[in-house]
Amino acid sequence: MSDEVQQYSLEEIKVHNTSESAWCIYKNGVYDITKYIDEHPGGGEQLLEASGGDMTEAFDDFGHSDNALQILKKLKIGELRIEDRTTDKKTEGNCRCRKCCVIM
Ligand code: HEM
Repeated sequence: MSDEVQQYSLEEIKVHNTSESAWCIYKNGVYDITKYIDEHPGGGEQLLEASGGDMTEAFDDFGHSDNALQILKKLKIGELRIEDRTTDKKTEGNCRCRKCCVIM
């Protein structure tokens, strides 16, 4: 069995932008937030708007609590594939990206 983290492309993530299936990217991690839409204290609309894309800024700009981050972490399904990552966003913990993690 492989313990490699599932990698998703931006194209794959983009189509998951409805209440039937809502995925989002947070710091290069990919999250299936479908089940959380109805539970979000800030409303489902906010989540739906951010789904299908990167919601790192929207999430951080609000200044969510550690609890919110814990909820998010539990919804993780994989990571954005390395080719689609941008330089300024590191995944939490173990980023293996060659763009943002300069190998000295
Ligand atoms: C899946 C991702 C998200 C999770 C797990 C999440 C979780 C939470 C939680 C637990 C709270 C309660 C306060 C706190 O603990 O910080 C909250 C409040 C809030 N969130 Fe999120 N959030 C997410 C994404 C977003 C996004 C993308 C936005 C949009 C811009 C947003 C906007 C807000 C707002 C405005 C509140 C305040 C609601 C109020 O107190 O009236 N959230 N969120």
